[in-house]
Amino acid sequence: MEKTQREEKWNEEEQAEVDIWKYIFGFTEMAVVKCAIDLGIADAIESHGSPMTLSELSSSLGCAPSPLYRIMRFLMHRGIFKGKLTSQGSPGYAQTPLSRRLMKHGENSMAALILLESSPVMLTPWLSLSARVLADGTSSFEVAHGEDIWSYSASNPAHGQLINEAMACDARVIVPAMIHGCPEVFDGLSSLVDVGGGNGETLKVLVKAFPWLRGINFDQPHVVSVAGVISGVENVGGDMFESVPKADAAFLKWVLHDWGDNECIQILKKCRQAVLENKGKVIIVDAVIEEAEKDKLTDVKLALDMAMMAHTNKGKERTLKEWGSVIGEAGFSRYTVKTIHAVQSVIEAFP
Ligand SMILES: C[S@@+](CC[C@H](N)C(=O)[O-])C[C@H]1O[C@@H](n2cnc3c(N)ncnc32)[C@H](O)[C@@H]1O
Repeated sequence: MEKTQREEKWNEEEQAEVDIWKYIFGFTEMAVVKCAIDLGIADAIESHGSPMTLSELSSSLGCAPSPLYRIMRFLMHRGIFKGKLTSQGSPGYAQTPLSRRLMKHGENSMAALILLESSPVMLTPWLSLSARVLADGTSSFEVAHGEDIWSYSASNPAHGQLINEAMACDARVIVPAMIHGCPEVFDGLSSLVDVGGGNGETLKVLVKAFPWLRGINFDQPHVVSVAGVISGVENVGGDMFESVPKADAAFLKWVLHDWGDNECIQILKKCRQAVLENKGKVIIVDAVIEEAEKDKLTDVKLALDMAMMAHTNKGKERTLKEWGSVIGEAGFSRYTVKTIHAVQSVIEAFP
């Protein structure tokens, strides 16, 4: 072996020796971040309004300084919080854009999504992923909980609420990104049905931005029965596999990725029947996996695909070619794709 080849092999070995620990303790990041949300660390620093010392933070949270110090050391090392001197010149903890996303409320909060994904109900199916791969078609979620995620949520309202809150926090981030990045998608629309709209947060943001828009929040009856009242939005319960309320356009955010191709085609056909033949369209907000070029969100999209494998029966993230295929099979004549500042892209499918 040439010297450079030997060196390269040695460097790879050395790197592997370090990298393997990422996987041994891969869960730690999620667990510590969940701990920070449960304790309300970001909320406490935010309401303090300036950097907090360890003793200020521990007395505000009602916990002992020593374990909190270790949690904060970990989170600072990951760049989630940062060190900053207080006005008295003592070492303190300060917020970063990332830690603000751990606040329980606030416009960029992603806490509800972290609390959903780190819940025991969502974590258990991950542990039988290999069985899911070996017996393709056997859902990890069903093996863990005896029914699919939507039936489980119907019979366990607390889990249903975790899902609705998680989806709402994503909506509060991604819908403004859409309004900013491609407002023309809503041009000429006077009514919009949000299919699988959850607790109606998406339409709440949309009707506020476009007050002339009449929103129909369509979801399973047990979901809309607990959705709040939103001015300009009507809650309608039903089954998207049977029929979808009529509107100028239908909106599907993070719905189709929960389903296999045949189910997507059925849902899209129902949406196609619901919208106007000449000026109607179906707006799909879901990830598009790039086949050639990778972007900075490719890792997230591939992780989301794994989550679909763990949590749904046949759901998956799709490449543009795969999207084209289900949209075409559902009878749409053409579609366009818009990239926005988010994990999801915006696909418009025209009858
Ligand atoms: C992943 S959530 C997405 C929620 C929302 N679109 C969002 O992204 O904020 C999927 C939604 O599909 C709804 N859903 C599942 N099966 C449905 C059905 N057969 N008919 C209508 N909605 C359904 C669920 O209740 C859930 O609210």
